[in-house]
Amino acid sequence: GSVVLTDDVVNIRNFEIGYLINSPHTYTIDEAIQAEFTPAPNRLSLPSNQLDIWVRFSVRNASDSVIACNIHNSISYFNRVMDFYETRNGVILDQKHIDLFAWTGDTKLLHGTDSVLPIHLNPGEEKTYYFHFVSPAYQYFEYLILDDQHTLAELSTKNIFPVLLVGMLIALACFNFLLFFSARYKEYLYYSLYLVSSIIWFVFEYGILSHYFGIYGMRGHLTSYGLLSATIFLSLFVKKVLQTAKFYPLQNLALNSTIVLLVLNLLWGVVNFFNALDISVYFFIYAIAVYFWVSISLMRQGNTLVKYLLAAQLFFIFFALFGILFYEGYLPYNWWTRYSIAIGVTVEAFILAYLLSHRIKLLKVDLETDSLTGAFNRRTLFDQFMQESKRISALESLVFVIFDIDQFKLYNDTYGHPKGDDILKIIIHHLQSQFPESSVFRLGGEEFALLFTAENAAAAQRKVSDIRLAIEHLSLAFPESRHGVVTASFGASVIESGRIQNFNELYQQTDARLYQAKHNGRNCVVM
Ligand SMILES: Nc1nc2c(ncn2[C@@H]2O[C@H](COP(=O)(O)OP(=O)(O)OP(=O)(O)O)[C@@H](O)[C@H]2O)c(=O)[nH]1
Repeated sequence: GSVVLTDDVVNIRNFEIGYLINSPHTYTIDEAIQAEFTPAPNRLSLPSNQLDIWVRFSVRNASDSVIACNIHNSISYFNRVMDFYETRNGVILDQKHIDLFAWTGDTKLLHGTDSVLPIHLNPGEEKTYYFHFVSPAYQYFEYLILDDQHTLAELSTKNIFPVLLVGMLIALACFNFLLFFSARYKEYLYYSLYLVSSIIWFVFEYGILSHYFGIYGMRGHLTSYGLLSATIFLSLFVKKVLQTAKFYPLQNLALNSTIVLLVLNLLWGVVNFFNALDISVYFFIYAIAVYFWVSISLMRQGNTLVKYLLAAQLFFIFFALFGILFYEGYLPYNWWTRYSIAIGVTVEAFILAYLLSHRIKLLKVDLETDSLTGAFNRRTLFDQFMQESKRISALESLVFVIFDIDQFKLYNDTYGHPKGDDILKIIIHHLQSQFPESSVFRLGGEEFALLFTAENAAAAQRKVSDIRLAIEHLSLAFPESRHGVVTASFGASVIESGRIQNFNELYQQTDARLYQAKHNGRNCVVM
């Protein structure tokens, strides 16, 4: 069948074509005119070993006036060479040739991503068009038949979706580069370079470079390196963010192996670019397998960050699978299949961005707590004191306590520093679990503070005594000390509601009471 034009408004987007694989036999145009073509829709993807093909379709003017319109090949920018033949009854009327790599021939037919071939049909006339094209990497194409007005609209609204994705990724890359610039955490740098690499691949793959910058041929295809470097930077990012070099030597080794293989693949690209691109698929699959294994093994070890990495990978694989099957010709050409890898990369990028922002939260916890005991650190004391003193009701008092482990120097000297560390951990964990309503702060060394509310001074007194006893009743053996077990001395102050004190004065007063408690013989409370 042929495409039938009945009107001078032409906007034909779905029709049947025929295609012919130009390998192993290379058809001349005369042979192609005689050959059998396989029917197919006007949008088609073919397996990646079918790079040299002929496409044919006929157009008939069924109206009674002359029709002028244009045949678009929308994915022209991706090709190496293209030939067009206009024929009528097996006779060649016109022919054009474009070599995109050498940049010779009728290059003026290229308008951004599309090649636009103007055609004229007299009333009742039928012409058959033959298109021969060779792609260096994948074979997918789309033909449209449009009048001038629709051609203009098609060319001016093209590529909006990939431009939108690229815009988002550029913003994300800039933001993360700024984070690196100010915080000097390398993971932000790797993440932004991973984004930049993905962007470099995007811009030619989805026609942006050709459409906006007139870039075709080898210069454009070189952007495929972006896919390789994106994976290298992703491995570096994963290494850094999970700190594998420090904590997980085996996983670190596996991630290093992906980097080495991809760098070798990149170098092979200098020798044989398109072959390097072909084999890179295997390295991507290997890298993805490594990310999976690293994610799952770290998750088993209780790493909380890694689930985001796993989610990012799962989303990426889901979308990339569509893309790969499309590029290999197993899935039809449609919006989803064409853009699925781009969507996959973007979704992955956003999940990784979430991972980074979630980690900021974890870093904040790190910043506020003492790593040995898990108590809040001194930095947070003033803020929490101000917060609590604003929060307490008229019926409550705020209690501020400083306590210090007794004769701790002797304990360290007798049992060693590591055993001393254990004592600090045991005491603080015990207090945190027995008195969850009070906040524990490590002021430094073996000196700690407590902040809690109490109904009145008497209740406060009872509670501080309970805490002192709780430590004593842990019965941590210390026969060299006065009480035979580890004990602590306490200085405490009660702030009645509405009588907010200067914090420094409060601190000094409480510290003096602690000193008094030490003086009174230790293992006691001075309020
Ligand atoms: N194991 C361990 N020891 C620490 C830590 N920080 C400080 N110390 C030790 O705590 C001891 C504090 O000693 P001092 O300030 O002389 O007081 P003390 O021996 O506890 O005597 P009193 O406070 O008078 O009961 C020193 O020996 C420090 O080395 C720590 O993080 N771990």
